[in-house]
Amino acid sequence: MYYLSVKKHFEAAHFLRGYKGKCENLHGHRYEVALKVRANELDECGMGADFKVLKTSLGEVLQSYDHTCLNDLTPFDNQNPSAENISRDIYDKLKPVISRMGVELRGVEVWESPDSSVLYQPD
Ligand SMILES: Nc1nc2c(c(=O)[nH]1)N=C([C@H](O)[C@H](O)COP(=O)(O)OP(=O)(O)OP(=O)(O)O)CN2
Ligand SMILES: [Zn+2]
Repeated sequence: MYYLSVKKHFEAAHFLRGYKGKCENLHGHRYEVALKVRANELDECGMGADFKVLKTSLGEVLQSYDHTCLNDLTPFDNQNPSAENISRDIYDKLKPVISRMGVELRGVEVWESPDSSVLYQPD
């Protein structure tokens, strides 16, 4: 089994509704996002999946968040743009795209800062 990972980032503002503390105020993050993929076999180039193709797919999803206020976007107009909800939203959008490549999406990790992240990995 081969476990591949690629990382990209986006910049966005958000605020957490109902949060008691500074994060209830509008503020920004440089979000780092990693997608984790499992490949059972290698192609003729010795790759489970091309990093370049994986990064393009991740970038296409992250583009819709970049330089926005996340709270203005669906589904974050209805649920808080926490790292938990962001990682699940990215996972749900990427799942069918990654499946078509013949590999399995195993998880999405979102860092709000260098020391805080959430890994979304459905059972
Ligand atoms: N489980 C989660 N906890 C928190 C989230 C989250 O998405 N999931 N988000 C926040 C806020 O977005 C906040 O901006 C980050 O909080 P925090 O790490 O406390 O803030 P700093 O980066 O400024 O770190 P300091 O250690 O306070 O300097 C909060 N919690
Ligand atoms: Zn925040």
